[in-house]
Amino acid sequence: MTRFDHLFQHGLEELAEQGRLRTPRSLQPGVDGLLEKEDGTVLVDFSSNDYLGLRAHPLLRERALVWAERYGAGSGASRLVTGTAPGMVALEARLAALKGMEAACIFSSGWQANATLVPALAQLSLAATGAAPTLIVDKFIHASLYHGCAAAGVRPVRFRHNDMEHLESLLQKADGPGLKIILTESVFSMDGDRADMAALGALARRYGAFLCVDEAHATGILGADGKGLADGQADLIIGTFSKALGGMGAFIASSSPVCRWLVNKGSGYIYSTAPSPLVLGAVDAALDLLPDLDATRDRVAGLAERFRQHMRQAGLETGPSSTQIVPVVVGSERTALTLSRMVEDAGFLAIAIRPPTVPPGGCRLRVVLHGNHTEAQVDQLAQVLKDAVSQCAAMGFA
Ligand SMILES: Cc1ncc(COP(=O)(O)O)c(C=O)c1O
Repeated sequence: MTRFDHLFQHGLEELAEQGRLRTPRSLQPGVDGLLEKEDGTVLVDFSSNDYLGLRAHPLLRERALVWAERYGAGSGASRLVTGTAPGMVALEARLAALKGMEAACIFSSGWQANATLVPALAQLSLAATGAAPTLIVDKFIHASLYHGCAAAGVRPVRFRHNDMEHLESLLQKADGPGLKIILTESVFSMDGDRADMAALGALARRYGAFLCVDEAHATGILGADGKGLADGQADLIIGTFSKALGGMGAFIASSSPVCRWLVNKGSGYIYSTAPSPLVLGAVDAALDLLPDLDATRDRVAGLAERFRQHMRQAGLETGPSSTQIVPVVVGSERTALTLSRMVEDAGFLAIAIRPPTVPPGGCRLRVVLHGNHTEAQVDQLAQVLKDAVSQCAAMGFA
């Protein structure tokens, strides 16, 4: 107990009143992507980002143990002290090759990579031009990139989501001496839609802007061999191990000078212990598997389209989704939470996503398709959801 608990209690009560209180709960991962609740009930996971079902793959588990045997369970220090094992250097070269870049640096999480990247780029702008950069960002970029902007002390200029005309008009107006930097994603995590990479690349080249693309939700699952969508267009790519690659951590791939700058100026690289060899071993195994997973990637795409069709036929809103992430947008917190609970009662985990993760009024069930789902499971979820929506409508929910 602290002397300040009443203040925290009050804040929590306010969140609960708004339907925005969040509480982690224990779920035991089982076979084929199933999850077991504490009461023993089993749920089909339609929420995690384990798109290829790799997190429990035997090869990843085995390689994790091999790397732990070889390098230890922890890294012992920051990369620049004693945290850079030979396997990690080789892994960085493999990641750079995956993204068609010269070099890569590994971070402990995607959040950390993004929060580190933006201040490091801002320092480069200051060093090179004497002025802060103009950060031009898609309105829907991940919270960690916004955090990076705040840590850099630069207020970003936002373009309307995926609106290339708006981006161009902002690039035209950006006439300060600092670097122009575009921050966006190739696949957006809450809508499952894609950016127009060719258009972004062309604009970045035309206006001399440095294009950074977060490929957290494309790496491993989209593009040839799972290399993502930013191929050849971006100056810098962020990829995560935490989604399709079944592990945790992240990397930034770019040219050698850019990566060397991050090694020297990236706060989350310099002042944080290097990621665990265990996890990096698993990632190394995932990279071995990626080229042979075309059939799984096609299956996931097919299942996602099947689910979207079900939703469209029922008149439900899936927005611009064209990937393995399919939002079912329902509006209010109350509706999203009720639907999620009803779906869970029928054996499916489809978590309600609420503000601030999505804009007010845009609450949704974020349905995520995986390689280990069956068509029957997708059809069942769709039916359960349609029935639940009808029941909510009958109860007069907005
Ligand atoms: C687009 C995007 N970037 C970065 C991250 C953060 O990655 P991590 O979970 O590895 O911290 C996420 C995670 O949800 C994300 O959706």
